[in-house]
Amino acid sequence: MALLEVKNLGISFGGLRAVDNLNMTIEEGSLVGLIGPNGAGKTTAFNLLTGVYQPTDGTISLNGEKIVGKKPAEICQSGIARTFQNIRLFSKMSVKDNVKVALHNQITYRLAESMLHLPGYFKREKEMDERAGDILRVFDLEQFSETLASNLPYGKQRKLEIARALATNPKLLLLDEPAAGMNPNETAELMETIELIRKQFQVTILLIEHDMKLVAGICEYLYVLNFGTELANGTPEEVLNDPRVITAYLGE
Ligand SMILES: Nc1ncnc2c1ncn2[C@@H]1O[C@H](COP(=O)(O)OP(=O)(O)OP(=O)(O)O)[C@@H](O)[C@H]1O
Repeated sequence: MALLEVKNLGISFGGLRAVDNLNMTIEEGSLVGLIGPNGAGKTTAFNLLTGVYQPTDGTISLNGEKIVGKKPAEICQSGIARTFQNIRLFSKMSVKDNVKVALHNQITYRLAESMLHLPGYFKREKEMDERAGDILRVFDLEQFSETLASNLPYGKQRKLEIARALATNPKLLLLDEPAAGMNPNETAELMETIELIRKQFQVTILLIEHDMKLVAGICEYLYVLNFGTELANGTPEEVLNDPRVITAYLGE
């Protein structure tokens, strides 16, 4: 069984068919790209997968469980985490606290325990501190633990966003244009980070990206959207040499 199965997925905004008849099968452990010209419906597809929008038609299954109709927080609990095209960090919180907020979502405190600061509370806080440290170490951000998120350089803020998404312990990680606004060095570093986290966290990754060097460099399989519909899918080599795909991009 595939980790994610999307069938005939569609959504209309008034008269606009932003996503139409999208089908995707994502195997566990894979690293897949979702590409296409501006306005093709990629971010809308992510919003459908994460419950931000409810589809007009179609089904989405995660590990065989239907997730259409669930709220974003429930879908996150089911195992899908995401990052956004525009960075959304808690800018006035430290790097470590940004990760701990996500970890808190995973742990249910007993109310009395946390309000009265009983021993169990401190034990769990300590565990979370350690876990946040572990995650930051993987991203080479540990030395910035106490830095305010807004004071991090741009490339590191992007990394922190991914770190925070991973702290929710997802099965599927959705990255919306992770290399946007990065310089070539930062992009190269990001590619290494993505490959590393896939191994270390055993997470399946679906990413939206316009940087074809990144897409061709790390994705194993690609889906191409154009005007909301699927234009092509296949290996990067197949897809990026497909005349229909080249024409769609040239038409931008
Ligand atoms: N909430 C909404 N209401 C109305 N139209 C919307 C809404 N969200 C997206 N759209 C429209 O749906 C289409 C697809 O947009 P979407 O942002 O998904 O494209 P995209 O492929 O992510 O583009 P880009 O690469 O530029 O980020 C666009 O025409 C957009 O204007």
